[in-house]
Amino acid sequence: MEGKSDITAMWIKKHSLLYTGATRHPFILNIRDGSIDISSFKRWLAQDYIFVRAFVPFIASILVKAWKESDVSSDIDLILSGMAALNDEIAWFKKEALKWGVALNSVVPHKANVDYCRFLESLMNPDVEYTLAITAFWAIETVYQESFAHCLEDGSKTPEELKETCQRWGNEGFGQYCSSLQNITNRRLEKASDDMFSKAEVILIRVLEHEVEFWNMSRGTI
Ligand SMILES: Cc1ncc(CN)c(N)n1
Repeated sequence: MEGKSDITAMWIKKHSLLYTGATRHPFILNIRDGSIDISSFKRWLAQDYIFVRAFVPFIASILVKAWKESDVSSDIDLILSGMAALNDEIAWFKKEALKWGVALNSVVPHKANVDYCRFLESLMNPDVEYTLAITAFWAIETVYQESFAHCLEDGSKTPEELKETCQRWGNEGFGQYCSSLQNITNRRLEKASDDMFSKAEVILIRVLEHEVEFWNMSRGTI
């Protein structure tokens, strides 16, 4: 529920054009309307596998930051559950790649992916505060949740063979996990200094921009 302390919801409204660009990208709309080009889907699959592998140390770095900086112990439990889910996710990518005939070991990372992974790496630095890293974490997961959930809504014509992919991030449990990440982010932002607050907003914008570029790359438009 949106309240005075729901800073993230306020930012989503403020940056709604960019947020919609990231969560209602043509790549997603084409899955939803059934017109997706399977070569785009395979490109996404291969590139996202590389991204997800880089996401593991990113989450590990947030776990360390939470351990050092958070005064709420349940933060660790949630981040750890995200880490465990990534273990399943990596196994799923391997299985899915086999199904689609995508050779994961010979994938060359695209520039958009390299740039996004570098951005993750910059946030892994021990000097980057927990509040900033968790803002990025929440935004990264939420873009996928909102995007893939849209492909499962009533009226969608998502091809049968892509429904499992959409379920992976579009399911209700993943939605609740994103809400929990959002609650942590809001809690941290409520107490943040003006400087930290501004930095966190910039991080949200950067995540949304990287996500748009990632979809563009998957579609083959860049
Ligand atoms: C690019 C991207 N963004 C987000 C996610 C969701 N973990 C992902 N797998 N890939």
